Amino acid sequence: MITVETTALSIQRLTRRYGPLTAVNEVDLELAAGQFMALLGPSGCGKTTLLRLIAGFEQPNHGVIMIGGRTVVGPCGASVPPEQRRIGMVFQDYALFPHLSVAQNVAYGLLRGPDREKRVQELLALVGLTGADRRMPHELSGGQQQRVALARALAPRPTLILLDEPFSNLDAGLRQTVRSEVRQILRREGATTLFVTHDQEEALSIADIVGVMIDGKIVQVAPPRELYERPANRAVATFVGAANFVPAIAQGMVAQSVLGPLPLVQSHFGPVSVMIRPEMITLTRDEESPHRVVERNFFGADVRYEIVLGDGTPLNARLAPWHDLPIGARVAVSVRGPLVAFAEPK
Ligand SMILES: Nc1ncnc2c1ncn2[C@@H]1O[C@H](COP(=O)(O)OP(=O)(O)OP(=O)(O)O)[C@@H](O)[C@H]1O
Repeated sequence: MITVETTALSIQRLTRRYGPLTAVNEVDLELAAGQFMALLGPSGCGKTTLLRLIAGFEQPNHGVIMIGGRTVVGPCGASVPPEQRRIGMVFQDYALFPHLSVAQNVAYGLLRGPDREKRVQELLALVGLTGADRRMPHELSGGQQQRVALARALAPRPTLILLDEPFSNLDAGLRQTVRSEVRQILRREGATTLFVTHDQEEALSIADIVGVMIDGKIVQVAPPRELYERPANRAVATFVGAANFVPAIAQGMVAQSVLGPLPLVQSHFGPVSVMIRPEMITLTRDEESPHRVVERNFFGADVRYEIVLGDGTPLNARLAPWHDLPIGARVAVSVRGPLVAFAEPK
């Protein structure tokens, strides 16, 4: 079988400035048809601005945006209006029309005709709301409203779905269920999705691919596991999960540190910071060890230990709850490698 991968979204050198501030800085981004990409970054890094540029609610200073192979923002500033970009959007606040029923909300973007009712029923079935046609938005729970908003966005079969922090108004328990439901619905519909979030766990758990944005720039695009295990730099490493950095001197594939020789994933020479995720660490009681436990916090599923290494470097470890090391205990530290290292300026 031959599969042809088409590009649903292609962005080149996209830039948006607000006075002296560059909110989106020379961004290049590609999204293949059917992919689900999370755009992850700290508050104020430019995620929403990027989404608004793609949707056409903002105009860039320069750059090119192509959606489904069609140029919607051209190199000379020519711009296709939002309603002609074949985009579906779901925002944080659901934004359903309060005076329209569920079915009317879903039908909103569809042309009148014999297929309209059929498509509405198809979408209601897809989002698990068959029979809710006549209900009004205020009669629905937050999760149900979010599913109606998604059905409405998907109804006209857009080339691209944009989701801006769609789960942030839901409480923690509901949030997990709704996001996995939404993910399944989008997968069944084969929709191409760009999903903005500042929640790294959310991005890692539901996306096919994650783009990390920091200070207006996309700094890394990778599948979740690769992003977590091989972050491109220290900023990504600390934003995507917790990370310890242990100073060491690299000699090829091994770095010498206060923890002894540490195996590396890639050859380095000279001063480096070795990244160690808290769950890669094992601690065992050892009265001769120079490393000691200075704090511990019980979380139920695991326990977080704060260690001070012999040279004063702090280290966080997360261990299964049956480990019971008291504050003050001397511990031997072993680390599951190989590990990523970042060169330190000399
Ligand atoms: N209309 C505007 N005028 C001036 N500055 C703006 C405007 N819109 C956004 N900014 C600034 O651009 C930067 C990026 O904002 P943006 O809303 O895109 O970030 P974000 O990553 O989506 O943040 P959050 O997660 O908090 O929503 C911020 O410093 C913001 O203050």
